[in-house]
Amino acid sequence: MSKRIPDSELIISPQGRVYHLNLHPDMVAEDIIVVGDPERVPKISAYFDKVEHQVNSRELVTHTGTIGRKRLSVISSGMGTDNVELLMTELDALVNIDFATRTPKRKQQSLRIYRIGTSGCIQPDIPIDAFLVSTAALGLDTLMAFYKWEQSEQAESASLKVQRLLGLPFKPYLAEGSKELLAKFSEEFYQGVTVTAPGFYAPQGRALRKPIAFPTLPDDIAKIETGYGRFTNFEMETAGYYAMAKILGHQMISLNALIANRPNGSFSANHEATVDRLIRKAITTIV
Ligand SMILES: O=P(O)(O)O[C@H]1O[C@H](CO)[C@@H](O)[C@H]1O
Ligand SMILES: O=c1cc[nH]c(=O)[nH]1
Repeated sequence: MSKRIPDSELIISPQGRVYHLNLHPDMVAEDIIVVGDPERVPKISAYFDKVEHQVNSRELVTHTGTIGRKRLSVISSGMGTDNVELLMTELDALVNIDFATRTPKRKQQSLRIYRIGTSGCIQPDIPIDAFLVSTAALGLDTLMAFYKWEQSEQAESASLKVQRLLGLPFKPYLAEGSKELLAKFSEEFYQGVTVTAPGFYAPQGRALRKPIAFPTLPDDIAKIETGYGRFTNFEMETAGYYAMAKILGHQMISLNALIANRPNGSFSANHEATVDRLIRKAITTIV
């Protein structure tokens, strides 16, 4: 018998809901769309035939419902991999821990999780408003240093190469998306390795008023070859999702609407329309 997880480590409300998501195990589907922006959640559930549950908890907004016979949840994380860590851990707890005994279930469930998010492209030849599916992601944040997690030899050598060529004072991490889910998103999507940054400005090489440590970061990283394919875009969650999904045994894929092109200095004329197109494309593929 596994040890009971203490009340302080897995926090469950008297109503049987997990702490941050404020969800009960019955409230999540096996197919889950994750987004950064809480206001994107109702825009996605507007395409559902029926919405069963709507829960707001800080930036974590969840709508669960159905399209035809397919049950789907859409959940917002807010920005950054720190939010991704608690979202993925609590989602996993909802399906893989028995809340009554506070012990892991004998049979583990694997969720299918799809990120729909915006992103800035670092390759000049990829057009603005294009879609890109992340084959893998490089994390410039420290999240994975807190897990006992071994990268593959290839990922380790790619991380070390990026660290050396950019002169970073820390080693990034690299994790791949689900090959099974990637195969579903081949049409209409560019493919590339996504760079996940712990911020929108300096960590993505943007300088407004003050000098930054890596001002040529987008160009420098766009030129690095690691054997995983070229680095194509910056955003703030994918590497955390991919690494957490790998550790917890879930399938994960990240779909990006490329609303900025950094080398060209351009920004989408209608980013909301691009995101809506990506939502419709993703839903059609998932359902
Ligand atoms: O459009 P979302 O999903 O929020 O994703 C991207 O946009 C935010 C930054 O503007 C970050 O969260 C980044 O990952
Ligand atoms: O450039 C961009 C655009 C969207 N999201 C990001 O994190 N970076």
